[in-house]
Amino acid sequence: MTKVHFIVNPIAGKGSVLDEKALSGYFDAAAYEITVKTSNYAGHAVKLAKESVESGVDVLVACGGDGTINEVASCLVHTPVLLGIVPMGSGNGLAESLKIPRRLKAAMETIKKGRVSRIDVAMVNGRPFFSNMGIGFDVKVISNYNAGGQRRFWAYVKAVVRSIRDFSSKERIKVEFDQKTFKTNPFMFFVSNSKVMGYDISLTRMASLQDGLLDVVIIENLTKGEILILGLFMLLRLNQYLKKIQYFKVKELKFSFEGQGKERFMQTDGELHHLEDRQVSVSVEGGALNVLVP
Ligand SMILES: Nc1ncnc2c1ncn2[C@@H]1O[C@H](COP(=O)(O)OP(=O)(O)OP(=O)(O)O)[C@@H](O)[C@H]1O
Repeated sequence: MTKVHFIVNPIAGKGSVLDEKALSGYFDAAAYEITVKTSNYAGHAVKLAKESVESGVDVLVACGGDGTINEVASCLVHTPVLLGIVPMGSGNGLAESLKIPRRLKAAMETIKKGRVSRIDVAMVNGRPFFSNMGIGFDVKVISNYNAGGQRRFWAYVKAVVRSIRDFSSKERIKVEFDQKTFKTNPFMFFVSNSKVMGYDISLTRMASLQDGLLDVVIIENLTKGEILILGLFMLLRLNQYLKKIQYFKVKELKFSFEGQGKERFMQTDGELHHLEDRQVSVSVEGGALNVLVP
C-alpha cells in the first residue's frame, strides 16, 4: 500500500478546495491510502508535512504554488519521501520549470506514474529554497502584491507597476564568489535554482535544477525607463541581450550589506523574510530532493 498525503493551501492562486473524496477518485483504493490535509495558516504546511513524514508517508503532495511547495519540500530534503506537486498557485514557477501539468487529472497521472527526478536544493542563511531568492525589486513587487490581497496575474502586473513608481535601490552590497569580490548597488540581485519565476516569465532560462549550480543575475541600478525596457525584453525572452544584466553560475556565494541598521527583507520562493544579518550566504546541494515529474 502506497501512502500518499496531500497538503492543500486553500488560498493559493484562485483558491480552490480539494477534498479526500475528489482526490481519492484518481487512485485505486487497493493500492493507495490517501489522506488530505488543509493548511489553515501561513507556515501550517511545515507542521503538517513533518507529521506526515513521521507517520511514514511515501509520497507527500504539495497542492499550491511555490510558497506551499517550499513549506512541504523543506521537510523532505535528504529523506526518501517523494514530493508530488499539484500546481494550484498563481505563478507556479517550480511546477513550470519541472513541466508538471496544471490539469488536475494530468498532475495525478504524474504522481501515479512514479518517475523521480533528484533536484538541487539551495540554502540562504540556513533557509532552503527550491526556485529562487532575491533582494531588491522582486522584494518590492512581492510586498506590493501581498498588500493588494489578490493572487492573480493582473494583481502581479499592478504590483509591478506600483513598484516601478516606488522603487529606489539605495543599498550597496559586497559580493564574493569564486575568489572574486566586487561591490554593486543592484536594482535586482537574484539567485535562481530553476528556470521560471512564474507565469512563464524568466531571467534564468539556462538554469537547471540538476546541475548542482545556482544561476545568479545581477542587474545594476536602472532608471524607470530602463525598467520598462527590461520588462519588455523579459516578455520577449530577449533579456540576455541587455548590457546591464550580469549572469554567473556558482556553487556558493556570499554578499553583505554595506549600510548600517536598516530593516531588510529577502524573498525566497516568492515569500518575504526579514533579514536579521547583514551577511548573507547562499549555497546549493545537488540532488537532495526527490520529486515526481512527468
Ligand atoms: N490557510 C491559509 N491562509 C492564509 N495563508 C496561507 C494559508 N495556508 C498557507 N498560506 C500561505 O499562503 C502563501 C501563498 O501560497 P502559495 O505560494 O502556495 O500560493 P501563490 O502565492 O498563489 O502561488 P505562487 O507562489 O506560485 O505565485 C504561503 O506563504 C503560505 O504560507
